[in-house]
Amino acid sequence: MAQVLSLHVFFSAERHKVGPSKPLKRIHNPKTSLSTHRKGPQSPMRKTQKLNLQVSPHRAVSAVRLMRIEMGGAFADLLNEKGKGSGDNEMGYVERTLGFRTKNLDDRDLRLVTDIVGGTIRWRRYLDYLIGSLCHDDKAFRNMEPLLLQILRIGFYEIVKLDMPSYAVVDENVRLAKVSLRPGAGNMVNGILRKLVLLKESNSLPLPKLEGDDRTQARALAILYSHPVWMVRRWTKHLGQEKAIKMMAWNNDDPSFSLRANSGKGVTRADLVMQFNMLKVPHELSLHLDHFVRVKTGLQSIIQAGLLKQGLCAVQDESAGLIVSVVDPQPGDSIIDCCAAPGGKTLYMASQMHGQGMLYAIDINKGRLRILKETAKLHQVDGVITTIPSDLRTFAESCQLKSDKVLLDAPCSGLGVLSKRADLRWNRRLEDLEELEKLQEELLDAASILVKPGGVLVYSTCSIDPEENEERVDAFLLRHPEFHIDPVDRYVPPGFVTKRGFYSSDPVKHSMDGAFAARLIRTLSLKHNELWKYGDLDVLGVRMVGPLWQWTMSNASDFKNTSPGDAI
Ligand SMILES: C[S@@+](CC[C@H](N)C(=O)[O-])C[C@H]1O[C@@H](n2cnc3c(N)ncnc32)[C@H](O)[C@@H]1O
Repeated sequence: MAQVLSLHVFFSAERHKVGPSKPLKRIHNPKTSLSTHRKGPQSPMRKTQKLNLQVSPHRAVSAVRLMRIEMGGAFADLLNEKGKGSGDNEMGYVERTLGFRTKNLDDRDLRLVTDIVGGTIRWRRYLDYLIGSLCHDDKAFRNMEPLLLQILRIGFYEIVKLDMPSYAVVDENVRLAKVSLRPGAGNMVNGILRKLVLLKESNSLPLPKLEGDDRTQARALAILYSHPVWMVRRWTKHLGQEKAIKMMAWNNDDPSFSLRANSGKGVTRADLVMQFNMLKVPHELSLHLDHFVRVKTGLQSIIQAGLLKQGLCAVQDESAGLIVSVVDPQPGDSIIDCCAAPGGKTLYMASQMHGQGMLYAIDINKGRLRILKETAKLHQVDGVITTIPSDLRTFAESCQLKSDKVLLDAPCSGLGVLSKRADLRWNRRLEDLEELEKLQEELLDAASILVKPGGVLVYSTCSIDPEENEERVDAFLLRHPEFHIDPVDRYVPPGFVTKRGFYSSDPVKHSMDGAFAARLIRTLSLKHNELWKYGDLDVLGVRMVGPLWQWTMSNASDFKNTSPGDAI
């Protein structure tokens, strides 16, 4: 309902903003619309239901979903079922936004919606550059109505990137604009799309030139590969231009997915493969993880067959699975998962504990933690999971819980998962990274309190950005010399181990999401001179703070009789 409300608020705000151009108007063709004259959403007698059989359902749903995503009301969720966006009935949104329903989406329509929505979002900057170039002036583009812009983006994407037959694309998008806006909007779509078709056929699409200083080149690359300029500049700086281009090309490609056979329920990878064969879903076995299978297409069939709903498997990227390998969970372990929800790694770790031990799953987000709890039941691994809804920073300050293995899968920019999260690149700002770095440091400090002497702290992200990864670890080690790096080469294949012993997956090199993990061991014994550095420390599991710490340092004979450099 909030989303519906926000649509209305948005539309009225846009109307004022657009000024001279015509307001969003819903025109219904009496020949194509069947009205049952129902009034209001509650009573069947009051509900308006106009069925439009001429507008293609996937196009109407795509345009409305794109508007909702841009306004923050829906995610470009590539995994959703039955064409429903964020769990709501998408056709309801179509009706409320466009003023009519279309016939229901069939399987082909569903695939088209996924392709068109994902692709249009990814290529947004590039498509807008083309649309802007073909509008008669810049103002016309900047003031364009939101729905009209989405219809044009869809048409441009279909013609330029999907190579769909142009006559059908022009015809259908013109019809959608006419029916959902007004005849004039249809004429405009017709004019611009026809111009585009001519330019494409003569191989003369307008493109920015890759020349000039760094900034100008970054702007051109940002259009050509459809990414924010700040990301292009950052990646060019960290990776070099060639690798940055490859990274952007990877993000623009159709994502592949991995599924993990749920051993918690006794499902093996062979069982999963048998199911995929029955569903005729092409797949490949993971080269790195025993329980994982990769699929490029056919995920919708897997979802519709109910394999996820029955808890037989989970969608999990191999890059995330390898972070669990770095933690190395074993039966009987006590593990604290500090930022656990919605539980991808918790559930995989739990499945490896074979019902023995305990996994404490902490998260600040109660709703997401509830999802974790429900999924744990479904996956039959709930016996080893205790959920703790809490802010890790306050929890760590006040609790006695300590563990040999602590995972901090920190909130991060998600710059390693842009191929799956089509909309994420447009929602991230450079300032977000600075805020996140501060939070990552606070959470690392808090998580470190929960590690027993000799125990391990795994810090991980789904980012490829050194400032969220290596640089956060280095800053942490400076603040906490009681920790040192434990190289991950015993836990993951050599191709994933960096020179400094961290785990890093590279989308371009490994064809999976980008992720990072560092294994940090808490020293069993500290040198005298190192001890003096701390005003507040856990020694052999006892929290030393304030007066107790000061008393210990000045009175305990063990400490008094040592000299700098001695181990104690
Ligand atoms: C990257 S996600 C974790 C993903 C999870 N480990 C998985 O594999 O599914 C980061 C999580 O950190 C949680 N978070 C953010 N700030 C937190 C805090 N101060 N204390 C505890 N959890 C926090 C968020 O709610 C979010 O669920």
